[in-house]
Amino acid sequence: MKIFSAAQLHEADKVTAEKHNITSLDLMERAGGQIFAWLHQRMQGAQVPIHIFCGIGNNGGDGLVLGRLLIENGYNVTIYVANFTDKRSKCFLVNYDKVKNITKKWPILMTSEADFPEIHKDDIIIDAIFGIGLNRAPEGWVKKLIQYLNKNKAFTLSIDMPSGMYANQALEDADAVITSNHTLAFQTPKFSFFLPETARFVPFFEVLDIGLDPEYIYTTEPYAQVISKPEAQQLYKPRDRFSYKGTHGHTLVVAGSYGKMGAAVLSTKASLKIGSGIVTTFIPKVGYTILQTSVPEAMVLTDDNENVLSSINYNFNPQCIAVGPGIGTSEQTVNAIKELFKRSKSPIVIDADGLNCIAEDKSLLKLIPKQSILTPHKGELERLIGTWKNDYDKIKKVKAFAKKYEVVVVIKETFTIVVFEDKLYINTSGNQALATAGSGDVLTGIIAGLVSQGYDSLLASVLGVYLHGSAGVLASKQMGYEGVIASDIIDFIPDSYIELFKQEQAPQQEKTETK
Ligand SMILES: NC(=O)C1=CN([C@@H]2O[C@H](COP(=O)(O)OP(=O)(O)OC[C@H]3O[C@@H](n4cnc5c(N)ncnc54)[C@H](O)[C@@H]3O)[C@@H](O)[C@H]2O)[C@@H](O)CC1
Ligand SMILES: [K+]
Repeated sequence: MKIFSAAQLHEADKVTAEKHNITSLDLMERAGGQIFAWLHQRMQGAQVPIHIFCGIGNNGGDGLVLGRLLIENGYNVTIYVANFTDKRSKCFLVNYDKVKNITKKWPILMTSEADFPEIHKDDIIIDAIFGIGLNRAPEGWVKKLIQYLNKNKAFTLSIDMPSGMYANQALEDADAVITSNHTLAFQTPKFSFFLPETARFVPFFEVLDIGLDPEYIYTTEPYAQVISKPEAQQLYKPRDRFSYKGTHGHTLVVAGSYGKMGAAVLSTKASLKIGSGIVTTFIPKVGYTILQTSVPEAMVLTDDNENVLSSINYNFNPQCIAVGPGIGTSEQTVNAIKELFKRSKSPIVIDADGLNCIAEDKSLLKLIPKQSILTPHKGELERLIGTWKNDYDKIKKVKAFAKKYEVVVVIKETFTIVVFEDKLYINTSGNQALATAGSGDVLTGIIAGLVSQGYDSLLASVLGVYLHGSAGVLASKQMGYEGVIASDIIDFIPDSYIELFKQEQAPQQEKTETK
């Protein structure tokens, strides 16, 4: 699914109105109507008090439409307007009047803290204060209102986005954002929903299609893309019936050191399980028996050094090389990696200590083969690109880095983001089961195994991250979050492929007994 920026959404709004001969007011009616339908389906007329807090822009206008529809359908609603300025939007004003015409009274105007109403924790709060039009951090009594609503503990439904957050800009004041329980976003999720500093304000969201111009949506280059099952499906390349192991590529895994041979085992197994036709693993001598017994399917080459990598020699052309898991950062290993970078013609998936070796000796950076893939977690990324001011600064720096060295960067987070040139792909598979030792080693093996099978570096990264996440989810369904270890993620790689094409089962109709 495409993610658009606030500016693109405003543009889409304009294009839709022009091309489809509908007004912004119609669009607002549609948007408010969709929120109403969502609530009505769940509440079925229940008389739970609903408090709608509207701003004075079009987000507030959506809140007014919702309020009017709820009142017309007999719900127990109070509408408040946070009247922080007189510059109300046109569509807001029209709907403001409509509320008056129906209820015969104006919504309650709030102009200071003294106007904050009492809210019971079992009530419902609708947050329609700010949407994509936020242009500065909320302050004064409006900030206090946001904090008051957050303290309240009542279920909070945000319209379009939690108020106080920007759609695609860094957060200015984390104490001035609605922590929503559920967000109903129009047409597209917002990029901030997926970033570490802001995702906590949006624990659950759904996207409502308000019918913005399909051509605009289809042809416009998005701000970012969300990868879930339908997108991942399209990336899959079917296997040829007449293929043989050579067709599926030869992966070289360069990994392990004394005490960390498990990392080499995990990456090796993962690249085999994801479908690499042949895997050779290059390790320090100490790991020979471990590798040969743990993964009989792999071939093993050993370094002259007993405990760490010192010189990586092989006499074949792998389609992809995975480097880093468990290798340490000793001087001889850094040098060995440098020579490997110089020699390799294939893309390299660089993870863990492979990245730390680069941080040790920055001259390695310009030797990284083009189209290589770097898979840092937060600490590793910081050692590579330095610190960042906020999530958006981080993305900007990673884009610059990816462009400069012509590589793909996989920023490992709750929502892992794959960065290539100016493109951003946000992964949505996965859960907390993946936060376990060796999980990254498995991902490295998966991505390398996909490159070996002919996926280009970007597709291998995007699909690999998706399948890795999906395998973790499937494992956790049987083992719980805590019970999943990295080997289990590997065991569920086959299921992650099968799951990719599994049709969702329609809920079974209850059978009525017939005599
Ligand atoms: N495609 C679209 O763009 C659609 C947009 N709709 C709604 O319209 C919203 C965007 O509406 P607007 O652009 O009017 O913007 P908002 O309703 O988000 O509010 C912006 C208003 O608040 C003011 N403001 C911004 N930051 C402030 C701050 N910190 N303190 C005080 N005042 C501040 C602005 O000057 C402006 O008047 C969307 O989020 C969505 O809810 C829907 O009605 C349907 C269609
Ligand atoms: K909102």
